[in-house]
Amino acid sequence: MKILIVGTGYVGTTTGLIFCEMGHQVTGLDLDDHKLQALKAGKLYFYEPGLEELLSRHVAAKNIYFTKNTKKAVKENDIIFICVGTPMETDGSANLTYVKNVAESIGKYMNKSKIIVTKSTVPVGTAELVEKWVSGKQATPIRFDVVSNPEFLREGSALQDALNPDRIIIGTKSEKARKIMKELYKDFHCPIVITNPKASEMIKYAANSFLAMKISYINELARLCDALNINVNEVSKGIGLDTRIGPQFLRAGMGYGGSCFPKDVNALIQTAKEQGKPLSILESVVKVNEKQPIYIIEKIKQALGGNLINKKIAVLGLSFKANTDDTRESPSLRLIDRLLAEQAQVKVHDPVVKIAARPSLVQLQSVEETVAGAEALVIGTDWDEYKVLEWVNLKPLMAHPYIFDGRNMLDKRMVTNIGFYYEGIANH
Ligand SMILES: NC(=O)c1ccc[n+]([C@@H]2O[C@H](COP(=O)([O-])OP(=O)(O)OC[C@H]3O[C@@H](n4cnc5c(N)ncnc54)[C@H](O)[C@@H]3O)[C@@H](O)[C@H]2O)c1
Ligand SMILES: O=c1ccn([C@@H]2O[C@H](COP(=O)(O)OP(=O)(O)O[C@H]3O[C@H](CO)[C@@H](O)[C@H](O)[C@H]3O)[C@@H](O)[C@H]2O)c(=O)[nH]1
Repeated sequence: MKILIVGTGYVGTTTGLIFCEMGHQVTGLDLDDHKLQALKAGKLYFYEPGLEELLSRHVAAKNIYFTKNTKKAVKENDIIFICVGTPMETDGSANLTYVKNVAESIGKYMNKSKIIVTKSTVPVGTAELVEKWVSGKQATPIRFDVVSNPEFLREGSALQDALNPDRIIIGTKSEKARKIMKELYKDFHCPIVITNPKASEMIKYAANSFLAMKISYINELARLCDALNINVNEVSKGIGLDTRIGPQFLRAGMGYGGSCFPKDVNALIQTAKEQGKPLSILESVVKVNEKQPIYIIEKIKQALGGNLINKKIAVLGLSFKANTDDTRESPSLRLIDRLLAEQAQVKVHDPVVKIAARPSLVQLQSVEETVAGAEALVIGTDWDEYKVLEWVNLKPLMAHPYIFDGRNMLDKRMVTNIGFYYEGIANH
């Protein structure tokens, strides 16, 4: 099948390459010249393990080509996947401008029947809007079918997630589209849930919100565990072994970040408000999450005598989680903003992310330079390489051997044996 992917970001690029692997011919459409230039050369412009190898292979084999020619791309392809961003508005709702632009272009340039699939995360009712936007731009009516097919991949493991999904959700009212979508996904060994577009759209938000809820639950519980001198990791393990609860997304830390959970939880809250059915549980999930990076700041302040004025703090990790260069809604960046607001002098390190220097903020190449002279060190992102640092060599470089582990990732016994003062999130 000839597939068009509109929006070659994290989701679009991964999805396109997965379809190449399944033997389809793929076109990647984007409007960003810088991204297109890299992709055409078989180079990934973002950090995602394993993906570049696939990209260079399929570009070389001409299984995928990239373009910014919307008209030609729409005309030439039968199935169109919308993978553009749906960022958060100031009121928390999802901004559908990019989806609308794409839908209108499809309507304008459509020359024959198409299947239009929304992979972007969009609020309940968007499939109906897409239908309206497409038909509103058609010069003469041409049949098309709309499908909601949300994506569940995670950054950092996008390839593995997209190749081995837990399930595939297909929401459509069209029998023809249903058949084509099932054919498209025939080589995937997972349950395929066929439903209507609204339920499909809700499944995506409900899944992300549920996972965010698990994280806020364990983070708030961690604060109580701290007060009671209990190791929250043991609690996570103990409850996670109950198959009704499950072990995943129970790692206490600095709160959830990224381009999805914060915006998607807020968008669902907004949908619920519009319906007059507020989701008070999710409103609490957001509140707990907002406080979590500040929680560790309070610990640092306490250890350093009550304030952070001119205190030298080293922060290891900038991305919202390990194995990605994405810093959208990164808890580590929120922590850094707060440290700067409290007038600390901050030095930072990250294996892949580069940020611009600001007054009192400098990024260093090595961990050694970053921690030199620091009065406290904070683990902001759970990069594996921080786990295996030679802590014994880092300690003499620091002014105070204080570690604040925002990700509960270090072996507490090991670092305290070396002589560090260690505090995690209820990591007793
Ligand atoms: N990032 C993830 O892990 C993830 C996972 C599942 C779902 N999602 C959802 O998927 C969607 C895309 O997310 P992303 O992280 O890949 O976004 P992204 O910002 O990385 O990529 C979106 C791309 O769309 C392009 N674009 C915008 N308007 C366009 C147009 N009119 N024509 C062609 N290209 C256009 C942009 O230039 C950009 O390259 C969002 O709705 C997101 O919530 C993201
Ligand atoms: O036990 C945990 C698990 C995760 N996190 C944090 O939660 C955030 C999100 O992590 P993760 O879900 O691994 O990353 P994303 O790439 O944002 O993926 C989520 O968002 C995507 C976009 O919608 C979905 O497709 C995925 O299924 C969903 O997991 C990160 O800040 C993590 O550090 C924790 O604090 N504790």
